[in-house]
Amino acid sequence: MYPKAPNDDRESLSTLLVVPRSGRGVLPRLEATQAGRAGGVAGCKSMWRGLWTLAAQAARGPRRLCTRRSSSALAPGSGATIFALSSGQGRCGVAVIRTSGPASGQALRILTAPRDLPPARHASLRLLSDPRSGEPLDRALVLWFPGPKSFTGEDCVEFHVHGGPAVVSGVLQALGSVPGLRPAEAGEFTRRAFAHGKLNLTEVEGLADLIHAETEAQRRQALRQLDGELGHLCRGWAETLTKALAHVEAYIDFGEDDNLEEGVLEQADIEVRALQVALGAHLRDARRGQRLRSGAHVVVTGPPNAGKSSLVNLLSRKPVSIVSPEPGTTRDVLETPVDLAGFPVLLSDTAGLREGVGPVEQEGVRRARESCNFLATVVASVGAQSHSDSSQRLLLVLNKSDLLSTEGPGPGPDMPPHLLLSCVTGEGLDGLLEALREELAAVCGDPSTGPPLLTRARHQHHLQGCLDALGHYKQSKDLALAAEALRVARGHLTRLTGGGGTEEILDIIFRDFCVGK
Ligand SMILES: Nc1nc2c(ncn2[C@@H]2O[C@H](COP(=O)(O)OP(=O)(O)OP(=O)(O)O)[C@@H](O)[C@H]2O)c(=O)[nH]1
Repeated sequence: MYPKAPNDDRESLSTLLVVPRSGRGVLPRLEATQAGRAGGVAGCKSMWRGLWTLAAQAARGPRRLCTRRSSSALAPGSGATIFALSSGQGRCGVAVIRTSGPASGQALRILTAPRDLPPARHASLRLLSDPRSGEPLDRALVLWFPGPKSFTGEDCVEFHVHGGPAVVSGVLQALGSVPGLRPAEAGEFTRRAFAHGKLNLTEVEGLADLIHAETEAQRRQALRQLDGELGHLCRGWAETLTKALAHVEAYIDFGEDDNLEEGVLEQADIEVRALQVALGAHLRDARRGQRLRSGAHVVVTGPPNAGKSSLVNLLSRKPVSIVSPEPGTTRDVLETPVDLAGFPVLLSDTAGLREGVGPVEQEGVRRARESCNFLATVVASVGAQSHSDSSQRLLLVLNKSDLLSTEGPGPGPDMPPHLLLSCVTGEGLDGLLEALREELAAVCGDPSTGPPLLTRARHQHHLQGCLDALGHYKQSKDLALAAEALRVARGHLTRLTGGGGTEEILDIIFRDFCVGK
């Protein structure tokens, strides 16, 4: 599994092994039939086209409209107007305090009395005072966002105040004294935005990821999801399914009628087949999006004294591990989170892989090997079918290249592909970083290009559910069962973007947010 250590005649090079690891149908059959019969045109082509359009419109649903999804999508006590500090805690130049809800305008008037509401979406300089004592609190910029054209879809106000703790707490207390206002709970602003149709669920997840993004690649991926790429894709697929369902429903209702357009079932089959291919391609992304969210794992392993700890310190730009000329210094797996070329990485230093040592070091070596085995398994799942060496993402690094000229010859021709490095002079570090970047991009995916990645197990679950249902559709001999399979498939896509029946997961998702977002 591991490349051999250099031969004796090339002893001056140390060997390091760097391992990156890494609802029911919208087209109501009964209504369709009734609509046709009521018009007295059952089976005619024009009526069929009308139904088809109806179904497509119904499936498309409202987009970016201030449409309440369901009361349970909102947190308890959601009728209240909420307020919170939306910028970070602590002393800062400017702090942003937000309100959302029907009493927002009233709160703004009370704190800036006796002024009227400022023009919508324009920054205005106002003196804020405590309504109870009339004491001035700050001279602040205020922004008035009447709903539905606001982040939450409700009336909102933003107070851009000076970021001193006394100012912030004074304004928060003043808002708390306004009737109908209460402090917001974690994620409540975003939850209201979701409930009012301002964001779909994948966009909410993208927003949460953006707030938590620590590296460039994570930020890019989150921004794409917040921009709605995945949601858009799912809506397109759901529309395809609605069309296919409309074809099958029409055949069930009017199949005996000579006037029905020919080949409707064949058309549905073609659409389903194309969708199966598209879904399959997305599901084969080897969880790259999820790995980018949670971070890849890079393990540095190799013989004792090779310079593993030196490399870990170099990559993490801090003294994580003890470096010493004595072999066997590192006796356990030491882990540190780092940003490697824009990718979030958990970097592990391991005990040197040597035999015939004491029990403590042996345990360290055992853990190092265990890490590597685990990595190999993860990496093997990235498109590779076997666990052979060639399927593993390994970078062979020969360290101490600065000693080459003085202490020995360079690597021989039988040495596998490798990189030369000197942790002392830094020579070869750029090449290693570039190689790591390529390996990590292969493991985590490149968020700047290609189709949007699936960033959560939930996405994977629903796409797989959709694909399974399409498989049932293909196998169904009975048309009614085939139609039901299409509805199930579409239900998965709907739930992925936050439609029907997702209330149970809302709490989990919104828990990721901080108060004020
Ligand atoms: N000349 C030279 N010495 C190096 C280089 N990298 C590390 N060393 C030295 O090699 C010795 C071992 O370095 P470590 O980083 O502790 O090696 P390790 O692989 O973590 O060692 P173990 O913990 O024993 O497994 C130290 O004296 C380092 O200063 C290098 O690139 N060039």
